[in-house]
Amino acid sequence: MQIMDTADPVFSTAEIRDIEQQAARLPKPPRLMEKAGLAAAQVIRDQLLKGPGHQILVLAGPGNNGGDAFVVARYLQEWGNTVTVVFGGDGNRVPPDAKQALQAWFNIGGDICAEIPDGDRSWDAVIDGLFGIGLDQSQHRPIEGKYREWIEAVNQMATPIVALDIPSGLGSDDGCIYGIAIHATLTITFIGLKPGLFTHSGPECCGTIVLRDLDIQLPAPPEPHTWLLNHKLAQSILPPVRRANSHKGTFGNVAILGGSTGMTGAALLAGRAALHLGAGRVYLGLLADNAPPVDFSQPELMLRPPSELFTLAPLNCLIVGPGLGQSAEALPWLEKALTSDCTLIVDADALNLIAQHSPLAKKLSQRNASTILTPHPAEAARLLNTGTAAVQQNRMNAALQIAQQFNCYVVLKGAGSICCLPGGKRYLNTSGNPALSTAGTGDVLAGMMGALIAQGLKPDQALLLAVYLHGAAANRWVQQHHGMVGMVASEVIAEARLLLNEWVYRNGINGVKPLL
Ligand SMILES: NC(=O)C1=CN([C@@H]2O[C@H](COP(=O)(O)OP(=O)(O)OC[C@H]3O[C@@H](n4cnc5c(N)ncnc54)[C@H](O)[C@@H]3O)[C@@H](O)[C@H]2O)[C@@H](O)CC1
Ligand SMILES: [K+]
Repeated sequence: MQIMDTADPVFSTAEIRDIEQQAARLPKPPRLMEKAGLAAAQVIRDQLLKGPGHQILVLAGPGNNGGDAFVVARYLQEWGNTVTVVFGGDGNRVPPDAKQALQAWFNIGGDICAEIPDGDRSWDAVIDGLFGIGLDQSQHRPIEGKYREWIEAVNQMATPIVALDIPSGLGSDDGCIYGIAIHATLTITFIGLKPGLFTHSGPECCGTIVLRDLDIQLPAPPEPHTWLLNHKLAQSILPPVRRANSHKGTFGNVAILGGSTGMTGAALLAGRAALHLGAGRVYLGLLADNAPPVDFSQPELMLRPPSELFTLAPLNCLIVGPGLGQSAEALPWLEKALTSDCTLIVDADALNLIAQHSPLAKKLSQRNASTILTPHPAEAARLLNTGTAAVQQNRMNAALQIAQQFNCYVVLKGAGSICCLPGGKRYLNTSGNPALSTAGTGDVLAGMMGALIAQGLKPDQALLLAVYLHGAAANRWVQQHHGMVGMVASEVIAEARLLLNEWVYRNGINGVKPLL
């Protein structure tokens, strides 16, 4: 099983610029702005307007994103709509392509306004062409003045907003909001997908994302380093259907080390997730003084003193951290876990302890077997010795730094989770929703990952599939409950089990024969 090589690539702003520049050097350079504007106008016509006669408001900014907007305005006007263009730049100072596009708009009798027209005018759609990938992300310069006012005004309208390339104000590399950002219904992005569309504030600002690659044929296109973790990719890394001739040993052993006093629930949740996602045997080593000898509502879990975990038959995966706490008592157990020779998942307080104790960090980076780290942004910040805001300002980079610093597989959790492999390949998750923002969902994710490793998936496959499945399970719950309030972590386990079965057995369940 290989992670598919037809996964959807995601490109940084620098890589998109490289593609644009290479295209400009081709013997017959494509007219990219014209192509982008036409492609966007077609999507708007076919997917949103569904016919002529509409009132359209187009916001055009001072750069080439504004140029795209002039092209869209021209096509929508020619196709029988009434288009009002509000332009924020200086016609003499716009870049050459945008200047041509503005002229072409004038040539069909188009006009420009300096402000959004007042009054009771209602619009059928707003087109956002204020800022694209040229938004200044290096200086964290916020959008101010009239652009800010315009974005505020259109965000308050109950009108569909279509963002060209990326919602204005959203950083294409980091998904940060630079002062204010368009909240789009539809984002039509050009040339390639950008990380900012999928992480941090991206999912909130973009609405539905449509890619128009503009069919650029380059002799040496840039090698992608980042891909989308979507349904298509997840389906390529499923465990196989179960062989008839199997037993519990076939599906592996998972052990979980954690569950200090007051936090046993976290380890139990991870254990239940591992069990329900298909691990053959699940052991828990609970640190709590008053640890229960059995989980009466899940008696299949084998509760042992922590020391016994290390004397068990070969483990396929050890999960350390759920409910571990940060006490002095937890330290030697974590140290022991770090020297284990099976795949290790390090979660929650185990990450915090590693951040505080450099000998542990050293042990982690020197491990021979694979390790998966599952930090949320605050845990990532501790590992990198920085603040949570700094991590969130550049999530892509934070995930990469952790993977490189500790030579590990990493998932940086939060909206648009980022998975990073030790070699630096990154995957942006597209599943999940805010219903997951509740205690215990991280423990469940760790348990799910452990189960997939126990069933034979490699660490990269288990990481990606568990992250996608976890989000997809929450999405399914939200659909069934008509909202995002009140999902609990245990429910994620149930939904994930259902989905995994549906995916693995989508071609039917062979081997279960009708009674003779
Ligand atoms: N260059 C090309 O070949 C193509 C570019 N295209 C479009 O062009 C866009 C990129 O164009 P540009 O590089 O001109 O950049 P943008 O049009 O995205 O923005 C650049 C302008 O915004 C200003 N600016 C940046 N940050 C600001 C802030 N915080 N507040 C106020 N003003 C700010 C800059 O001074 C500059 O005038 C893409 O996103 C895409 O929409 C497409 O037409 C496809 C082809
Ligand atoms: K835009």
